Amino acid sequence: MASALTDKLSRLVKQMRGQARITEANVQDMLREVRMALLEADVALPVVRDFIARVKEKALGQEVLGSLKPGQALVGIVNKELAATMGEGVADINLAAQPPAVILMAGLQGAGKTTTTAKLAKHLQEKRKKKVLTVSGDVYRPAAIEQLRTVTAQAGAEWFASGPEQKPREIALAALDYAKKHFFDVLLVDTAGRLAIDEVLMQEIKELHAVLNPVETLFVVDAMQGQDAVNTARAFKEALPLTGIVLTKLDGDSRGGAALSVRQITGAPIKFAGVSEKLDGLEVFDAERHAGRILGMGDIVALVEQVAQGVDMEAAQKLAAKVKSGDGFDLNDFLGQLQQMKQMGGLSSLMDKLPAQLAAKAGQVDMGKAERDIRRKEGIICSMTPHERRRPDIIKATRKKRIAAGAGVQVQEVNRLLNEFDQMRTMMKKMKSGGLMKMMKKMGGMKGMPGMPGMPF
Ligand SMILES: Nc1nc2c(ncn2[C@@H]2O[C@H](COP(=O)(O)OP(=O)(O)OP(=O)(O)O)[C@@H](O)[C@H]2O)c(=O)[nH]1
Repeated sequence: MASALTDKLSRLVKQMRGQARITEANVQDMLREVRMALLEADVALPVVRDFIARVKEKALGQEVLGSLKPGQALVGIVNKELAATMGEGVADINLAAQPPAVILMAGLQGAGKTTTTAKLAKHLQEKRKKKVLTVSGDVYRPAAIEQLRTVTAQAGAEWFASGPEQKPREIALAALDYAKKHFFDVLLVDTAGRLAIDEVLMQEIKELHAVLNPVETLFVVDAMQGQDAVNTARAFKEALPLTGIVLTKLDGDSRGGAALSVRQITGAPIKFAGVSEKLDGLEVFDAERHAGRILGMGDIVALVEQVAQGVDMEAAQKLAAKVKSGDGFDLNDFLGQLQQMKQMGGLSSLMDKLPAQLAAKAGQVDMGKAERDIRRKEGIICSMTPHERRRPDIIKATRKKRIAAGAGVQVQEVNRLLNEFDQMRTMMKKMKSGGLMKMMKKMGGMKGMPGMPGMPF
């Protein structure tokens, strides 16, 4: 689905080539695709309408400067507006209150409140060095109280006992009193959830809010909830002065459109994202990255530009011609490719701009290690004489030792590089004419974009 959208947008970007500004006529098709993308990402319809209207207003008549085409500029506007709507920058937990700072967790059953409570306890203890107490106000399900006890212990925080025979208000007051007497910095209050919004539940949580006077009232919402997120968010907003949102289960398949809906309906900032069931699976919400996820295409404009600037297409063409004419591919070419990768801003910076789905795949690769590997390879080649670079087959064992010492690596690494180079040269010799450029384009990975140089490993 995401790549289909990317293809469509790339096609439209091409169609809009040569037009100097965004106009009513050329923007229609593009906005239709964006609208579809948002609906497919499960953003609620009224929110989509509103959003599209805002983007249109911002885009119309805008001059398209520099090398950007109107289509690319529009994608940029959409991305920016999405990120702005979901809240720019980061918003950590506010603890500015007379201790204990109370944090009230609200949300439907199964949204991930209990898990998030423990994740927050861990975050506040480890990152902000706070002494944290948790308590469950869920008097309807003893299992929920037990669950909080278990996960709180895993988080290394303290849990305050409560029981199904108590009233939530009683529990809250007792926990508050205990937290004060024992000098806790933070009291995290987990609450009962229901499968759907329920008047009794809303009354109860309102009462808890009044008793506790929390500094943060966090609305926990499942990113997979889709269109329903709007109704849930509206009901909680009407009942409580929400101060923040935690979007859970972002590690799932959903494109996370709920973020946009919930943010727009409640007006509260999205503070955290839950990205796994584990207690360290809590991240500070990154609106820009999430905008890319919703559109399913990463920061394509930036990627297009970065790649276009970094790749010396002329050098790539020369290389292709060389292979084609049978002149051979030597270690200087190999070095050139390594340097081009560096020019493009490094692997990790490219990674940040990939569409979510691709980034997840690429994320399995250790980028830091890959970058160090590139630097080591560069060091080895630079320790060789120009003649050795052209004819690596003449390098004898004694020279290998010297080269390794010059690059500050083990001899095995020199051997590994020479083997890799050998394999690559064999592969290139086999390639039919024009194959290299095709391969480069393929490795660029996205239609409508200039190809990236073939990665030499
Ligand atoms: N993959 C993933 N699973 C999560 C995340 N957060 C919570 N879960 C899972 O979602 C399920 C429900 O989470 P709970 O924390 O029990 O939800 P709750 O809102 O407290 O539910 P009640 O206690 O029943 O009201 C559990 O299986 C969690 O492990 C997340 O960020 N990612």
